[in-house]
Amino acid sequence: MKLAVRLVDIAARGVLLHQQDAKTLGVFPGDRVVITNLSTGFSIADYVETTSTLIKQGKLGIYHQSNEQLQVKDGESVEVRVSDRPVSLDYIRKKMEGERLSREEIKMIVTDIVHDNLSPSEITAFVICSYINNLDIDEIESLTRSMVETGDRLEFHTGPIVDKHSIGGVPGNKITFLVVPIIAAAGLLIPKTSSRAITGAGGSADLMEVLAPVEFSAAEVQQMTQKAGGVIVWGGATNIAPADDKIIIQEYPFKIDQIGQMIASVMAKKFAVGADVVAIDIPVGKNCKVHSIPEGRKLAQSFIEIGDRLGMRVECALTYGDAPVGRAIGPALEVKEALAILEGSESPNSLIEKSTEIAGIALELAGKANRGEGSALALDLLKSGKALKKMKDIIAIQGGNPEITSDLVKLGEFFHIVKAERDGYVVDLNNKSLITIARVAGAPNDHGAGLYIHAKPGTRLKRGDPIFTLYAERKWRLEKALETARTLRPVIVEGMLMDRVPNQREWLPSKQRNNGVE
Ligand SMILES: O=P(O)(O)OC[C@H]1O[C@H](OP(=O)(O)O)[C@H](O)[C@@H]1O
Ligand SMILES: O=c1cc[nH]c(=O)[nH]1
Repeated sequence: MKLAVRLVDIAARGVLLHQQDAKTLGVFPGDRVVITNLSTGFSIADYVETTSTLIKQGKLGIYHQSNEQLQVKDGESVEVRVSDRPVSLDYIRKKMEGERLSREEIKMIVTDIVHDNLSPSEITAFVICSYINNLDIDEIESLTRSMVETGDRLEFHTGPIVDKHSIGGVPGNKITFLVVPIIAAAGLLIPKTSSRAITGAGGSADLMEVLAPVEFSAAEVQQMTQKAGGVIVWGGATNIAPADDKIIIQEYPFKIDQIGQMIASVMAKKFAVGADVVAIDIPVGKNCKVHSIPEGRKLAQSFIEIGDRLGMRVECALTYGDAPVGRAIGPALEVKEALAILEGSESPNSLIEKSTEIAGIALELAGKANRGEGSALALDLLKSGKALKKMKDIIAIQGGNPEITSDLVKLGEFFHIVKAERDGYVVDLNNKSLITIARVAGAPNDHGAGLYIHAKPGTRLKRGDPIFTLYAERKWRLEKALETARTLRPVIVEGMLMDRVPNQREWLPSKQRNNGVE
């Protein structure tokens, strides 16, 4: 069937058919058609949406990303025919039924994800069935290798190449902003690619965007790393393991991070940048992705096993995850806190200690320090100001302003201080609730949104003392986040009296109730 093109300015893939034309072709929403540019002979396959109002009969709406490949003009004629459905849908279905997938089947799914042959809902189906039925270690290896093989790779001619990664899940985990410059200050190369937030209120890529651009090609990442010693870039823009971000986007709304996919996501990024040694941070806590030490050890063994199979030396650290790392949650707040430490601030200690421990493991793996001496070297590189200098080099090479200081980082202009309603101690912080509140306030997309915790567990508070300050870039978001905070009550302050249950019933003195008879 020949149809006239109408370009539709929607930044996605897909085509829009009038319902009558869809009926004539015999396709339903979600089916695929092959569209051929009659001038060039070039064809693409795309999935169909139908309408009875937006497109007239005889026309074909083509979305922006599809036309980036097809290159047709408004009004031009194209040939449209029914296409076969991708065979990878059968493999996704196989996983839904709890079966194991082979290397070839996983490669086909990943290839179709990378080439946009699967719709977002089909990728979601793959994520969810892997979440429910799990991936075994061979499937994880296949997924990791397929993610690497379908993208670009870096090849350094010096070594060792060092990398670190956190599995995330704990709010305020801005350690990348200390670990990367510390490693680079030790004279090592660390081409760090990060994802955006998955379950949290700010991934490292979101945070780095406060300081500098994060979208680069693989070749640029390699050149910048060679010059500055390190980078902190968004993996989703590099074509390094390009399937990764397409999968992560489908996880974000559900706040899930399927374990097998997570291992593949992390290890594919490490393998593709040519890492020789890798330190992995596994936060453990009741509201984290990993809830117990035994569970953390099991996950660590899987990371180590995949590292062995791919030729990378991996060590994992199980880290305290019951409370946020440091006090700041949300991109600008976290960057401000990390920069202050690079500039010489001695608090918050949780952030300094965690960062130097993880950097220490990497320095030991890379042979820069003896076993057990890495964290002291890392602390030295931090205190000497060498890590700050490296961070400035990294900001500059990525096109940011290296003169930025922690004082100059701009926070959301609307803020509200949440205060203690009673005297007592902070006995608990709920990580998940803190993340939800920061997201409602606008994080991670509004960089200035988030929250700053004044009182961490164990702090004694008097009525009226600040517990946390909530920041937003838009007033309505601040109000919505406050409402959420009132419902979720993310910080529990208790004294000896844990609660008082009021008697709501109407009260009369006993004399009146009994008609004057006592
Ligand atoms: O907490 P959530 O959002 O689930 O985890 C996502 C974050 O964790 C990792 O951190 P890094 O790259 O090691 O700094 C990811 O790359 C991402 O930035
Ligand atoms: O990079 C990351 C980090 C955590 N989980 C993932 O899936 N990828």
